[in-house]
Amino acid sequence: MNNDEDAVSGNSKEDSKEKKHPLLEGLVDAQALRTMSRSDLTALAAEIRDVLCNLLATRTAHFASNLGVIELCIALHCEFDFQKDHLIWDTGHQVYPHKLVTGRYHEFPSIRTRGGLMGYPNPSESVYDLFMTGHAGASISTAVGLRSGDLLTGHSDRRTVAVIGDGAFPSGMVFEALNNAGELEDDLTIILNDNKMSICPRVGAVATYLDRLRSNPYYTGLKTEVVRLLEHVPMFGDPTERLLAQMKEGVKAGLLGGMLFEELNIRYVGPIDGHDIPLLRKYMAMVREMKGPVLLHVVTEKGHGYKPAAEDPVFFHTPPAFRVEQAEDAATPSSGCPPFTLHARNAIAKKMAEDDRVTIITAAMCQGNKLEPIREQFPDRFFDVGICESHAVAFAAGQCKMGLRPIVDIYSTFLQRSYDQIFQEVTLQDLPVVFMLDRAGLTGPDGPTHHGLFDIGYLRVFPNIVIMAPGYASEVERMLDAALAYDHPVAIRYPKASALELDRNIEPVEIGKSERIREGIDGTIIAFGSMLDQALAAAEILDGDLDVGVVNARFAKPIDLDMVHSSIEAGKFVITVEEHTKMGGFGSAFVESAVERRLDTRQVHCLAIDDRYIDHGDRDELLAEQGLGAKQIVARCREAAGLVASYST
Ligand SMILES: Cc1ncc(C[n+]2csc(CCOP(=O)(O)OP(=O)(O)O)c2C)c(N)n1
Ligand SMILES: CC(=O)[C@@H](O)[C@H](O)COP(=O)(O)O
Ligand SMILES: [Mg+2]
Repeated sequence: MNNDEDAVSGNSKEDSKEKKHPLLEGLVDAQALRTMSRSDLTALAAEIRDVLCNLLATRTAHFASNLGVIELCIALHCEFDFQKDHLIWDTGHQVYPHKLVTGRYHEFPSIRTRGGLMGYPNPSESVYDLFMTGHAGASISTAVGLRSGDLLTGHSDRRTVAVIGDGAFPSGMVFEALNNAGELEDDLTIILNDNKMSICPRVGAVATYLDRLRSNPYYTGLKTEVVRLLEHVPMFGDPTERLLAQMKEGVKAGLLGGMLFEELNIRYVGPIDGHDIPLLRKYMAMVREMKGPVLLHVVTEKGHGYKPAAEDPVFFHTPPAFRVEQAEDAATPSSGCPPFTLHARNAIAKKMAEDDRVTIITAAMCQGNKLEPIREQFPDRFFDVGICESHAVAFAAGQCKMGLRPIVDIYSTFLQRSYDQIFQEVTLQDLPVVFMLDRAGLTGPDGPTHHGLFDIGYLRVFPNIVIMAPGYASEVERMLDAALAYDHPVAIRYPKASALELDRNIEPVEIGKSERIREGIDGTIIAFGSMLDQALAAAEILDGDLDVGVVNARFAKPIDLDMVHSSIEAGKFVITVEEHTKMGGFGSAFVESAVERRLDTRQVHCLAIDDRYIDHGDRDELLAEQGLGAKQIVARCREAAGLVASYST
């Protein structure tokens, strides 16, 4: 493939008269790939690249990872029949070519928009998608389970394939799965898609090991020799014999790597060029027939076929749409105010400069959390542990024991991977780990796997932890000050959104104390964190009609009991608002504490996210749909005040 911008077709007038993507347009499923000619498969790869580049003109989407797996995806669908066989793409962000060749070309322009295709595998879209995923590291476990299920239910003729990236590969779960697979010895194909990248350049000892495998002469200079050797090994002979022949020759020449896998009873084959369709097919046909678990190491280039993406795969992981290329970055919302993430990063940098006990830990989300300047400025206190959230939390606990003040900067949804470490290593020991919980709320186009809607609930149940949420920009730093001055675990949650700029006096944040922002005699809106802007906007809209007070709750745990008392005892309606699922959230904590103190909760209304998984879409759209936009809060206030008939639901 020509690694050049020219690889992406232009839009000439003559082209537009013809079908733009003739091969893709005709695909109802992936069956046709199995009989396509080599030249058609090459043309198909070019069509897929063109579709991906056109998509990027219109919206933010996962880009470089998808460009890098086009040939791999085509070869997989040529050599397996995934209407019958099982295919699991780890994480699932690189599934666009797979969607295109499995009959979703015509819907593809809707991807990542409300009601459109999901940006991840989705079983309700296609039989080719087995699990709805978005979190990294689970593919080999589910594949081992699928194979085991097939064997127990009489489907041993089915093949099972897991494709996993080198960034996801060091996850603890992967090694748990290999441990099990090596013992079970069931047939399983693991494709390791090694592009030397996570979102940022990958880190850790496994990455170094993969580097060693890639620099092996087997892959570099002498690869063709070995390929030639393989040509002489009959394709349909005994696979074990064939592998042994390959290994014998490899070992003789000192060429074979992968001993880590071999020692775990996983056959290792590769590394091979992941952009050469015929070569990929040849190896896939081989590993398909092998007995037991096999790992095929495939080397690809993230961003392949579009030069800017190949040169800067970090930016092109999820770049902003071309038409808004001037925007600061994908996480900067349209209001133009800087996002909470930026305020958090600046506050962290300040604390690290002031106090050399403060460390920062990320689980492969340096770019998303905007931590690059901190990585540069404090290399000794910056720890990217890879996609290993459980480890990140236990590691932080270890640092605490030695007198350090670690900050785990992590997306709310990914912290779910560390649940037991939060329990045992942090809260049970009552260690002062600070969790900066980014993306806590509706994250938008990533959808149900990425919305951070459960953290208050899953953290609140543990003794010792404090949970707070800033309602506006300047609170972020003050909350971090309070957290680091406190000798117990603390979580600070904030969404993927711009931070409201409020001109408030700079008083320190006191643990367990809320802040009244606006007085009002007809009722009170109590906003938790990010909902403060919607609450204030609602109060403004109601002005002249209803005089509504607004409280910035700040704490879900410990909740401000004086605030609970005073708001209820005012005898007017109280509406709690939060960007979190209703069950176990802030409103739930509010009502629990009111009931415990025998307060009358009949005029308390809790606005929160429904008890169901929320689809992908624009955040504002989703907030409105969930009754959390300013207009919907206004309607609930009118209804609570008896100005309009009550909602039927
Ligand atoms: C549990 C979990 N942690 C973090 C992430 C965020 N994340 C998504 S893709 C990615 C990088 C994955 O790298 P790799 O598997 O090598 O895929 P590539 O993008 O290189 O194709 C990360 C860190 C995630 N999806 N799930
Ligand atoms: C696949 C994945 O998990 C990440 O790429 C995620 O989509 C990043 O989300 P943000 O764009 O909010 O950083
Ligand atoms: Mg990778």
